[in-house]
Amino acid sequence: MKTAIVLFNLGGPDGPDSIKKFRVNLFSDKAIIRAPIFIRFWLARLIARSSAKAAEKNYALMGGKSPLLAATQAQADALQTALGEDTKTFIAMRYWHPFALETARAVKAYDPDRILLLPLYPQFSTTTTGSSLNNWHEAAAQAGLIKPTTTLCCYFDDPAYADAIAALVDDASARAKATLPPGARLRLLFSAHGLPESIIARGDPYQSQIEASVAAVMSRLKDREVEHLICYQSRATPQKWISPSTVEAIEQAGADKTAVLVIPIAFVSDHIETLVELDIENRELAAHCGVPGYFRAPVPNSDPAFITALAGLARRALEHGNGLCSHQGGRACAATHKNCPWTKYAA
Ligand SMILES: C=CC1=C(C)c2cc3[nH]c(cc4nc(cc5[nH]c(cc1n2)c(C)c5CCC(=O)O)C(CCC(=O)O)=C4C)c(C)c3C=C
Ligand SMILES: [Fe+2]
Ligand SMILES: [Fe+2]
Repeated sequence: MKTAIVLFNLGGPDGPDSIKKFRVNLFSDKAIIRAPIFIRFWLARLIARSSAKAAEKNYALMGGKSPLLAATQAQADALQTALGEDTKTFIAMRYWHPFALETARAVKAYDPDRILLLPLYPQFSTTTTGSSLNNWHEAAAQAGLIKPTTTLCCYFDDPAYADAIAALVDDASARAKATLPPGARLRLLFSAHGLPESIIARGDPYQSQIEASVAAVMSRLKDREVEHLICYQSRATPQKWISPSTVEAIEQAGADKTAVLVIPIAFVSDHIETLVELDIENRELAAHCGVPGYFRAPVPNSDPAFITALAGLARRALEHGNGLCSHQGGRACAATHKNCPWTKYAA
């Protein structure tokens, strides 16, 4: 049976000329800026313009483009190899190429017997997974792609996913401790992408799924008693965002004279928010605040344990339609998933 697996991520500019267009696409999304269309049209351009210089400078530090598509392609290739011959993986990005419509046409040409939609966001948010899935369904309809489809909406506390992250954190902790003086304090900062408080207030399950991911990872670490904190990075609009921010957590670590290991918990691939914000800007901030040691755990990228976790999720979703948490034909998952976000937002 021929299976198409569509991997979703946010996308990023592929050169200096596309930075502005990519960011206008992002801020024009009604899942990101919740204003009527005619206000959103102007607001998107205003916000994109107001932060354009900083964004251009940050992309320049990565050679003028985002590495996200290359990292996602490597994940797609590794997953295809793990799942075997009858499976072909595809990538659909939300705000830059390959857009959902391009991908839906490619999937149609492949003519699979079934499709699995697999977001590269372990935690569900209306701003990421919800937006990508709604966008996919519109694109599939436009491309005339009608095939049995299963959706994996989130896997924030999947045991194999949590095992993979815990192993990366254990390794990074050991490396950090090896460079610190004996007895020095180390605090784990689980840094997730932030969201405006108003989006959480409207019922977005992202923050509670982040907390569940962190609990699942903590329960698997070699040192379960280590100090840890959840914080939120990458504030991108003037509204009030969920807190504490990663910047505040670093400042606090400076005041407490505690070294930090920053763990990007909502990202599965490297991109501007890990390579520039965490590795350059926040490292400089930590030095400035007198943090006695600043370390960053890797994101999974194509880590074999992470790819094995994705392959297991994909197999279970396709076989039973009730992995954690998957949906067949748009039906809600089995009773295994309380408060399933799919029924509320993405149906
Ligand atoms: C209101 C603005 C934003 C929300 C809400 C948001 C949520 C969100 N984003 C990610 C993951 C990624 N974000 C990326 C880039 C990016 N995100 C925003 C804004 C919001 N994100 C902006 C303006 C940008 C562009 C970068 C910049 O201009 O500074 C990326 C890709 C980055 C790249 O390499 O190009 C990812 C991935 C998550 C997980 C999330 C909410 C849960
Ligand atoms: Fe973002
Ligand atoms: Fe569900």
